[in-house]
Amino acid sequence: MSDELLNLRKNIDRLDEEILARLAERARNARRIGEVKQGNLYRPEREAQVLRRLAEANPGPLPDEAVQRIFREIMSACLALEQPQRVAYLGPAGTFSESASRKHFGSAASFLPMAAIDDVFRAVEAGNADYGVVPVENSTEGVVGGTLDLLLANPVRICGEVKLRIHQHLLSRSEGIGAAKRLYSHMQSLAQCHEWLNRNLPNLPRVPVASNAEAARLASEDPESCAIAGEAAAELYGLNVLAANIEDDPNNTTRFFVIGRHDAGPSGQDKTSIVLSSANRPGAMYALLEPLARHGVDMTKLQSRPARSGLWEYVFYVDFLGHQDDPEVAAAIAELQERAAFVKILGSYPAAAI
Ligand SMILES: O=C(O)C(=O)C[C@]1(C(=O)O)C=C[C@@H](O)C=C1
Repeated sequence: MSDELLNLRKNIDRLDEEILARLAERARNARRIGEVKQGNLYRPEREAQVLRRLAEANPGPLPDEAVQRIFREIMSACLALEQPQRVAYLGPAGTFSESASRKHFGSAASFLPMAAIDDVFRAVEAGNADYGVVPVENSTEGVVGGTLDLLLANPVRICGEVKLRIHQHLLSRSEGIGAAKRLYSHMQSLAQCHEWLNRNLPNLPRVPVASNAEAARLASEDPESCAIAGEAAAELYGLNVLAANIEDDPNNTTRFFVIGRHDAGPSGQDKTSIVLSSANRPGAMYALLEPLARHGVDMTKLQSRPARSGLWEYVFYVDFLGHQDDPEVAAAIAELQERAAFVKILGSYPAAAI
């Protein structure tokens, strides 16, 4: 081994020891915070502030996202010393919902796969899980209507958002695609890889199944099958990646909400989600949203859904920047409450930090 290599490795050993000693000190502080803190131990607003501050202070050469992921894990381990969090998500294990849950809570939380989105809501409401992670929209497929309906009907609060880049891979137990007789995947993933499949595997029968993780499980049991799924499912079922990132849109992203039983405090870069209904007459929608514009509140999303109350009646899901405790947001919401037939504040939460 060259002298230079030896010296560099010696430096790294010394630095690792310094990092370890600092980590221990950080963990002792976090544990003490857990003892003196009143109420909820998990503080999404504080975690978002820590991650944003570190990205700003990052001197390189590590990219901001790498630094943030490392510190996400550090906070996850520190919080687990205070109290491990139980996080329910739309299962089975290996789905993108699980990846989103791990991205947000780090790997020291315990993760509980649920069979359906309403089971995630029920687990949180009943206290069988501290938090839940549910998909709300995909950049190519649009909104997840079931999640929006459950947010309206359920008392849980939105306390975070996660954005996950969705990368789809062609997976198999075999080393090559030659012997494959069928391809399993969730319908949405087949749609997201439609052009790639038409170009590369036009004659392979496509079989839709309940989830990508289920597709990977089936492919793991049969060398004549392959699957389209994400990296988590590939690892879980020990499959070979025959082709990586085969989604047609390279920016394919899914947005998830974190739901809980408590509100998140202001972090300085927040969003608020509300749902409201208006009278069915001309200009009613404009009248409802006008207070947002007047108070300088930036609307980021407007989505209508059929109200379950009557034919051709709608409720509107509105997202805007700011926290409900910010004065201009509070003033706009107060006016909306006077004008609308119905308003429910679904929650204020830190905008996704990673
Ligand atoms: O600041 C706190 O309240 C902490 O508990 C510490 C800490 C952290 O490790 O930085 C851990 C968990 C919380 O969710 C937020 C931050």
